[in-house]
Amino acid sequence: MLPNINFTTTQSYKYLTDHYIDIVSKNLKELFEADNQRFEKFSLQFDDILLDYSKNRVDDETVALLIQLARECGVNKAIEAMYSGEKINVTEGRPVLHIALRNRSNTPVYVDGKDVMPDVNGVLDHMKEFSEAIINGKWTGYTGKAITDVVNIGIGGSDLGPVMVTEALKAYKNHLTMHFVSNVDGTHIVETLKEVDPETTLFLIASKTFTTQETMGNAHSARDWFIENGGKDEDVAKHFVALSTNTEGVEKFGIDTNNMFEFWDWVGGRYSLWSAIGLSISLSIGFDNFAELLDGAHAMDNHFKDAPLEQNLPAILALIGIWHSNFFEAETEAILPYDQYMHRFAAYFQQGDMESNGKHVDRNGKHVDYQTGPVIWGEPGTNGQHAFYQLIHQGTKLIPCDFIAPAQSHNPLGEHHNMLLSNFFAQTEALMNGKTEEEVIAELKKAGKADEEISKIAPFKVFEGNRPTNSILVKKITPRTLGSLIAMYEHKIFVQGIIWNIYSFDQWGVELGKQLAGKILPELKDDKEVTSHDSSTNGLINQYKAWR
Ligand SMILES: O=P(O)(O)OC[C@H]1O[C@@H](O)[C@H](O)[C@@H](O)[C@@H]1O
Repeated sequence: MLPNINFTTTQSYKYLTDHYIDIVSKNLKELFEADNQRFEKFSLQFDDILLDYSKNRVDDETVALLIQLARECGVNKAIEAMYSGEKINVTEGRPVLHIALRNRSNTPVYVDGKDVMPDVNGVLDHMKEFSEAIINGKWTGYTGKAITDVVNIGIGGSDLGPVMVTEALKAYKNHLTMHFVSNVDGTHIVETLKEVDPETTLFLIASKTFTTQETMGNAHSARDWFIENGGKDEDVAKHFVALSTNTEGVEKFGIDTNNMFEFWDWVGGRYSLWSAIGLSISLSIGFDNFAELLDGAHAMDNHFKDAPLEQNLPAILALIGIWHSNFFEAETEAILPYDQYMHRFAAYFQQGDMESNGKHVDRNGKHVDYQTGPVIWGEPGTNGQHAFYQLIHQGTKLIPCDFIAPAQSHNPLGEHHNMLLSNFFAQTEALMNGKTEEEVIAELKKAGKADEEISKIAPFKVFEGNRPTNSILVKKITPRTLGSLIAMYEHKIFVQGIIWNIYSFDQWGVELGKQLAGKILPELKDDKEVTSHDSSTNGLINQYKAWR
């Protein structure tokens, strides 16, 4: 059973409310001046990941109270409940066991009394064997040619994870060309099919449910294209495989279940890159690297389960986030990777975080009276600096940011990495220290500006500073480190969901739109005027019909 505690009624929350009044008037600069041990105190290292959370408005007392909050909310019990296979995804009646997919130590993990590890390992063996056959060219297409291109057709969790990881680990890529089709917009599949040859293309139909409209639509169009361009029905088996939990659906589509890579309903879609859904990753970088990714995640899983909360990276990240959301009333969080390969990392955690914790009903079915999941967004540095950092530095909103960077580049070209990292270090320093009016005036004087001009321009050049950041410096973006990083964020989201007393593993909020689209689709088939909706929806549909 998950604990069921309204965190705003705990003792620690009350203390934190008082403590907030004290800390809100403090400046980060002063906090650093007052304590030269801040970095040592408020940073943690796990393997090749260094988390520095000292540039947040926290002191010893804040951290102690936040830890107490986590304890009072039963975070440790909740971790135990997840790891022991309890059905903590209550509204869907399922356990939450993505940790089993990367349980490299193979200790038994039970679902309804049955150890799931033999099945997990069986699918991993199948993925290994299949990936190797495709990569070394032993698996051939219907004309006997080796596969050159892989098209993953999936959406949401069946797309974002594979895209993010294959991009982040591009330095480990082999000769296969990867394509990802997600959008139901015909443009996506049409443009992709222009780039590939039916004789040498493998389609992965990735869908947990095998019912998702977008994926099924794209999969059918891909199969039609394959048949129209020379393939025969009996050739489909060589070019189409399924990654799914739904055997019946896969059979119905016409994919041989021997070419199905299975996973299970205890894997949430947005936590599924570790499952058969990761086949595109294993094809793109080889199974051994995929296994390294799993190893890294497993190492983080063990850390999360065993490390005391004070030294627990996911727990600390979660608590800092709660401090910002529920006390400073910050509404968003930016994820800013200073690594071009990581350019889809923020997009990936938009689903990971927002679909998990974007909930306004608590575990008692009651409307919460506090903020839950933040809006997650971000772009790689330094691009973001030249776009939206203006608002982070001088806007009216508080935007806590996670800055992520590798110490070693996969492409050490001249001074590029030093230039990149100088920006990574400079931004968090600038956000913390800001620039005072006196500093601005002194600078302008030095530049020889007249007093009148100085007094006019100075206010616009002032930076308040005191803006919170976490810095996550890793040695290098390897499969192992990336696995640990992703797992760190997954568990952060878990801890926050526990403290907010919400269910993080369902996603009912995506259903209504699907339901309504299902009703509207038949109305679009003819040219009759539509009157069944409100005047706005009717007006838009009828104009669409007039223009199409
Ligand atoms: O893998 P499936 O079943 O096609 O689902 C894809 C996505 O479908 C969305 O509707 C869900 O909100 C996501 O969680 C999910 O990842």
